[in-house]
Amino acid sequence: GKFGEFGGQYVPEALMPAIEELEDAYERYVLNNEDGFMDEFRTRLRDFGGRPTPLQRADRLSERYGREVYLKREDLVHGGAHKLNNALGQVLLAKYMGKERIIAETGAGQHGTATAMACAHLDMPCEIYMGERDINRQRPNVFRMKLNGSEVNPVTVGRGTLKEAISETMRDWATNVEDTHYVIGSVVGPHPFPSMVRDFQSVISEEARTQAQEKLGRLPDSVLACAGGGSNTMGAFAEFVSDDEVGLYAVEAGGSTLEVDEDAGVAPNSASLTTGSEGILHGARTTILQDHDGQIMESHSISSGLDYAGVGPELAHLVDIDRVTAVNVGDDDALTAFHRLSQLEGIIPALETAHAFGYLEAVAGPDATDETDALGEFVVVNVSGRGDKDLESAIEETYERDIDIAPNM
Ligand SMILES: C[C@@H](c1c[nH]c2ccccc12)[C@H](N)C(=O)O
Repeated sequence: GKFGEFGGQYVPEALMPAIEELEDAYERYVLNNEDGFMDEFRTRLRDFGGRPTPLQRADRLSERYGREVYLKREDLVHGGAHKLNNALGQVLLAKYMGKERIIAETGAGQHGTATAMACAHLDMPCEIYMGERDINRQRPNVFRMKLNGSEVNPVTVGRGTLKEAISETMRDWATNVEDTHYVIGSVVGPHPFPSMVRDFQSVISEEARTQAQEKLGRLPDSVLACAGGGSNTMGAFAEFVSDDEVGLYAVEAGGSTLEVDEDAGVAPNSASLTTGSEGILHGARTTILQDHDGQIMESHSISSGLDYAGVGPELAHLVDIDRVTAVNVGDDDALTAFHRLSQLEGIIPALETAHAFGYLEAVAGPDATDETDALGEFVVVNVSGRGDKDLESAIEETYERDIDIAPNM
């Protein structure tokens, strides 16, 4: 369960029985397809989730950037984001394990929503832990979770955000592991969570790799994906990691600035791969935004889905060995990219997703600021989610900042 010096199982003794039971189930059902688990997972991903998603040529972006730009449309997965790939896999696994109750954490509400949908689909009771502060700023997603029949447990400890929600959910899991499975929301946490979530999300790059060869007769020169916890990132990269000729770019949230004042306790970004340092978070050794006393700093991003002070240990490892290039895009450029994709391609991306398009513009756009144009002739961008959930906040932010917008807005 190690990725170089990253990963591992840094958990309290009380959690080890749950971890060991899950490790056994992961190996039997996910790695060895015992009882046809992976066959049922793929069938339900197709019939309920709507897979495979298209690898679509972005004609106007291809013209703008003078190269072949293709979009992997995870925004078309049921629920509007790649999140269902992982939630469906883990809830189905819980059924195969004989569990009767599902718990999960959420911050932005996307993972909570995907888990609630999967639980309704598979007839499993579900409780979502969500920070009080996040409940207040993500009301549509709270409504969706309840509509799908899930309970939402407010988390009031600490800052009442994602970090505390994860810790509270792990505490519940340690107490109720007999009948409960914890559906974690990204490639984070103690082994086997990062590997298992990556395996469920790897359907993204599995499809994209085949589709690239069908459409262009070759592998892409580069794959771009935004990176919060890293689940869509690892899903988009997994099947390309062994193809050395394919460049892999993880685009983090640069927030308002990359300058981190360690005494402030609050980082103005969520670029842990770029400005973080090695530490332990939520049971794994990875790179995190921490102050000089090792206290986890509060992160910031205009997009709540990228707003996390850590990152998956496998992604930290791939950056450490230079297999993945960690880059970042600030709030303003992400918001501009949100408008640009909407206007040029008729696709309103999630604010998280917009960060990947902000990087493409920075490197290949007319006023390219980033001179290292190593993206090559054939670029794939992972459209990790759609932007309906962000409309209100994105438009509000647009008017507050000096952002170029559509002529008719
Ligand atoms: C990205 C996703 C998420 C859910 N759980 C996470 C754990 C670690 C990092 C990210 C997440 C998001 N914040 C959400 O709440 O849905």
